[in-house]
Amino acid sequence: MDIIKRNVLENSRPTDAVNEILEIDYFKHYLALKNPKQIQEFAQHMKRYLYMYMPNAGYEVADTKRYSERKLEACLIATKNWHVGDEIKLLTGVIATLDPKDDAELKKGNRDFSVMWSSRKKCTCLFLGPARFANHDCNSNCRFIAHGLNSIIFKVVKEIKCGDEITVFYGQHYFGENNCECKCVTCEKRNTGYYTLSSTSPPTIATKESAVKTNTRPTRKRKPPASHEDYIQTTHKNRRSKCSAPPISDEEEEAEGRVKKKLKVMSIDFICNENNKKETERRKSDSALLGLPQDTIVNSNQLQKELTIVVQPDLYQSQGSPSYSTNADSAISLSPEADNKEGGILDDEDMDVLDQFLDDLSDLSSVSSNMSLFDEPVLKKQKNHSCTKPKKEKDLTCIACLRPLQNIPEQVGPDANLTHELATWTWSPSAVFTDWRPKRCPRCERHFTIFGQEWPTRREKKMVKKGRKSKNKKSAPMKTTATETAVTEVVATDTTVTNATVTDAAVTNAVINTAADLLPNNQLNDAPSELVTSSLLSEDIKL
Ligand SMILES: C[S@@+](CC[C@H](N)C(=O)[O-])C[C@H]1O[C@@H](n2cnc3c(N)ncnc32)[C@H](O)[C@@H]1O
Repeated sequence: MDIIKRNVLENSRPTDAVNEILEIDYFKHYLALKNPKQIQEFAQHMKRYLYMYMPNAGYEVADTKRYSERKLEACLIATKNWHVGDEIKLLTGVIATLDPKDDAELKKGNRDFSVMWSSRKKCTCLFLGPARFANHDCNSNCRFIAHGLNSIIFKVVKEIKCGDEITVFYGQHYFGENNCECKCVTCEKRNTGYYTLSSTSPPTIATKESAVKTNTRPTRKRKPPASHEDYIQTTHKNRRSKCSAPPISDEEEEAEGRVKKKLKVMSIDFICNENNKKETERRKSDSALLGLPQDTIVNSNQLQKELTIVVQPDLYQSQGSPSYSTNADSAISLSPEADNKEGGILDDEDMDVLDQFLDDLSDLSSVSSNMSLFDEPVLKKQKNHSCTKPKKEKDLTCIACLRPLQNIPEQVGPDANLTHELATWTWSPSAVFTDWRPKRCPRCERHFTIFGQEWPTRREKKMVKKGRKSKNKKSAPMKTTATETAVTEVVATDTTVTNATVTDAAVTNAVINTAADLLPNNQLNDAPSELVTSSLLSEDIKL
């Protein structure tokens, strides 16, 4: 974390961070047998993940219970206001093609990745990078747009407020016919998708019969529409029992499984020229594609402009963490530019275009909250907090986002025992012995640990060098310990981001190992230890 803090948070130089990280023995060892091209790809991909720590990234990877009752899933949350037409350039994804051998290998490994069928490339692909954590909304606030041959960034199509979930539109039938299983906020508001209500009046005999015939599922009682913010705070219980709807039956469970196993279609607009016709075409193509053999799905006109991918995210569901490796990197076609790179892993040229963007920190002015730890109101709150009797847990609110601090362990991760311990350690080692109460929700604690400022502020802070006074008198040193940092990072990556991609594994393993050293009782024994080699990606991002 120190490397990231120094290079990315403070100096906006992800390239320097990558170069430093690659000097760590762990990565040296991992890359020892890779060729220069592979090393460069690895470095580029690591950089994609480091962008999320940039002061002006404008988003974070967070967790949500919206999309699954059984486990936390990852989501993208805006940490500033975004406006229609903006491009979220530091939120990127990559399509990495897999050759049949790698494909078979992945299936064997049974891993959970965003696996897609690319109609343009006519092969299976992995969707990697932070962009893969974008969830679907039927009235999404963003669209994927192409950036080069394989890269994707986000274009804002609806105003996004700080704290909103960043969403995209996967396709008209991705979650079953007409997205009948979609759990997005829009469906919740509109009573569509998963939230479709059958008649609220008691069913007559006739309607009961017809329900049986048409295999209608039981009425779903709906709770008031909730924003992402509300959602992660309130869905600590099984949502059906919370809504006092009947518990999920075996048949329903099975039916849901069947729907999930159906081929899923995700359309990514590979649009260099956006227009309305495209949207219509895309939706048409989605419906036409359902159920068709994969290689019949391409319309040659569309091919020029759009990549339609069939996604089977359940194809490679993880079962434990089998250790294996693939040589998927060999299947990736590098851009000629990248092929021609010689010498060092990354050079300054790589960053020229990006630097221009990154140096423009005016973006920060649009961060909606300027609250910092050292701002008066927060200090006041903290004072009050420490000298008054702890309130009842239900009365406590997060000092950063003011959301209620309830059911904290359940907000952190799916494994109650592990995450409770992690949560405890993340917040305070003395918590076990005192009447200690958390000050922040896990998200804000994580943010504070990493950025040293209250969520969502990421003002740039320069390190105070020995013998030199800081120009910014207000800035103060980070107040977190190495243990806190490491543990928080593990919570963020391993537990929260449940479907971590292969490179996540490689990049975060270093952090996990550090954390394991620092944690008592080997709490992280279950952390994945293998490095998966299929993560290397094809294209440099030119921002
Ligand atoms: C590309 S991933 C998005 C990131 C994902 N939440 C994760 O943690 O990896 C797509 C998966 O997210 C979930 N998802 C996204 N949007 C959804 C929606 N509107 N309704 C239900 N599930 C959704 C589904 O499990 C889907 O297969």
